[in-house]
Amino acid sequence: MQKIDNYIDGELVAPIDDAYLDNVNPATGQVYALTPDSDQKDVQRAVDAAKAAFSAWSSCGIETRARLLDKIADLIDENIDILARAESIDNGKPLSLARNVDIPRASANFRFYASGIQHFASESHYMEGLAINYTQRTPIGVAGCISPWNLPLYLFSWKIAPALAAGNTVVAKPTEVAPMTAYLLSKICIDAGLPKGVLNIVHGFGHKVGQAIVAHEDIPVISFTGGTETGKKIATTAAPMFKKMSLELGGKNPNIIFADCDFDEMLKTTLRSSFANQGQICLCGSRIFVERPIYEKFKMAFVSKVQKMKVGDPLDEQTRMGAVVSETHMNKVLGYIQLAQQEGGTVLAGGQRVIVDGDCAEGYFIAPTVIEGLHANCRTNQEEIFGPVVTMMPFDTEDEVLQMANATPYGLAATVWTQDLKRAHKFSHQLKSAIVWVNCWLLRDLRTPFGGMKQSGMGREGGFEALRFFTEPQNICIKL
Ligand SMILES: NC(=O)C1=CN([C@@H]2O[C@H](COP(=O)(O)OP(=O)(O)OC[C@H]3O[C@@H](n4cnc5c(N)ncnc54)[C@H](O)[C@@H]3O)[C@@H](O)[C@H]2O)C=CC1
Ligand SMILES: O=C(O)/C=C/C=C(\O)C(=O)O
Repeated sequence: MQKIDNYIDGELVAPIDDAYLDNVNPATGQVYALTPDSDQKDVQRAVDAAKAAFSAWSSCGIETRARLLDKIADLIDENIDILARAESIDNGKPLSLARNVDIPRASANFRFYASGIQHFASESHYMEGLAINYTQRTPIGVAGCISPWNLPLYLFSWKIAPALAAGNTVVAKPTEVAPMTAYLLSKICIDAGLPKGVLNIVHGFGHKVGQAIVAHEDIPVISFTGGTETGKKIATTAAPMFKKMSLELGGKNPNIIFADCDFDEMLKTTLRSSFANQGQICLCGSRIFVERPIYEKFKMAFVSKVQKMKVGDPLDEQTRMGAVVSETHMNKVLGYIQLAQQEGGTVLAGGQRVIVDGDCAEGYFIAPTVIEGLHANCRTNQEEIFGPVVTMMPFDTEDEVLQMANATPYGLAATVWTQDLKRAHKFSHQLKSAIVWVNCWLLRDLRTPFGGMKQSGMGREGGFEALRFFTEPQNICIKL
């Protein structure tokens, strides 16, 4: 069986204790590879390598760093079919999604920051006739990057690329649930000629490898994407050590549909914002609020389309919905569907596990599920389900829907559908969401600040925000 290696000091190496975890294909339920079950000792090796590499990497010049990041992006593009297939098998997502979204975005992340670092400028502040201040931004040191399973290579590279571009060296931990493309990336980095120790990838559990990274005294900066509960644990360890932290956490995002929207465009996009990647994107619009005059029309049209969505083998080109990432996660999502019914909800579509014929008979498939009749404050409407489950609620006024939309502990993303420009501006501004999409969803411009308010996170990634995060500002004041 294939064994994944750690990538430390430029080499592919087995974990020190030679211990491994099963890597399961969620579409078949079968173990198909082994992942290192690394621990603190492997993290220490990675930190030693990253520290040794820092001086040369941070001073080699931005053109050299940019050239290497571009080379990595080129190699990702050249290997798109291998990477997309690996991502689909490892995660359960449709192959078409991996090929059209995940892998192109991974190469775009490297290319974007190869260019971004060359346009990143320091500020200067002139004190009339008295002094000039300039702010230098220098790389911090060894950065810790920890990423989740829902968009494995997409989010892993979204952290690593700006950290490296800014001149840091990196100790990174991909998800243990879908680690294969991070492993393939380590081979790509070797082929690209990335100097040894600049990027180190340590595989394994969060409570072992992740915790060892977060607690390590020589890693002063941590970038994490994942669940809010894990974010709290990380902050508990890192805050007393005064580490810089960027936490991109969960969401319970409202999708607010006004009666004056472009109905067809809204319907098409709402299918995507509800169920893309089996609903396992922190930005999915899991609470759908529909203005009462079009509630019944929307319900009929939406449910009919959802019932036609093909759930099946992720490697089949026709598949729109693949498997959810693991058996544990499937059971969690099914548990929420049960809870919704106990809370008084009516299941309009889906609501159960799907058994797919053939090789996928043991896979973790859930029918896309639509539920109505729930109160906005119930647990189903307050907690992140992170699966193919949405709820629908009617509303009558802007004030009412604004109150419901904002009434969760989360504040990540919102979508608003209206053709009234004035309302679009005013209403968006009042939403307690760090990202608002009007008449679209997941339309990404990598230059924009990305992150969450409230329990959806701390700090922002994307564009120059990430380069600011991964550098230390120093102000130098020169008296004239
Ligand atoms: N971006 C998002 O919004 C995501 C949200 N989630 C939510 O979180 C729930 C739990 O999913 P999990 O797979 O458990 O995600 P998680 O948040 O535990 O995992 C994310 C990453 O953090 C690592 N990790 C776990 N514990 C850690 C610790 N103590 N210290 C450092 N790193 C640690 C994991 O190994 C993984 O690489 C999901 O059901 C979903 O609701 C999960 C993944 C992504
Ligand atoms: O940067 C993006 O386009 C998407 C990010 C998505 C997540 O962070 C997530 O689902 O966890």
